[in-house]
Amino acid sequence: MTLTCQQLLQKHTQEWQEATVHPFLVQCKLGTIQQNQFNTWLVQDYLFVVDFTRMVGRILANAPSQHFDVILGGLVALKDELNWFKEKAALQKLDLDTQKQLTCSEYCDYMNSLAAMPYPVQATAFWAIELAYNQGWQLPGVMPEPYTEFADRWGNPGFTNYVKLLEQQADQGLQTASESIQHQAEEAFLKVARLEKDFWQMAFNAA
Ligand SMILES: Cc1ncc(CN)c(N)n1
Repeated sequence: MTLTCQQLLQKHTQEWQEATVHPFLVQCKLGTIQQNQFNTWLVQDYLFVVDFTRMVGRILANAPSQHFDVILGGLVALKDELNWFKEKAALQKLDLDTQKQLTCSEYCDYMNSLAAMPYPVQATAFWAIELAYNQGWQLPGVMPEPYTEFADRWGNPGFTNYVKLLEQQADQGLQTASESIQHQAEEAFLKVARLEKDFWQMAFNAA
């Protein structure tokens, strides 16, 4: 039987809920998140996005050419996102030339390790990583300033549409994948869910 992204979400609702609903996001919505918590997230997420961009570049190298359009669009958006992070950090006088915290390092190491995995596994992880932020920032609803633009960056309808296209590409890859590769894709989904949960907690712990 063929595995799909929707099946993964249905089978692992608890893990996915923990990846996308966290006190960090609830407190952004309430406006009660502490500056130190938010700034920790900002710097560590910039460091994450640097390695995420490298991962997407490697996925492009493995993808069938029919998938280039969506992935190249994602890379263009990441160029903008990296510059946006730098602007936000400069406004808060945050040093981006900082060490990764352990959780951020673990997540980046995992993204690097995906290089050795088959394309359907990479495409599933790519979709899950983007969906986690799309849903995570969207679920609490409209956020107050200064968090509005952060929630909007990953929660906006254009980003939702991009994530749907990533889902279609991952499903296409999974359609012809062996059972063993489908199993690896499921493991990748669960790993992303756990790392997302830990990433929110890492920033939250900075209180
Ligand atoms: C931890 C994390 N996960 C996902 C995303 C969305 N690219 C992000 N910026 N940071």
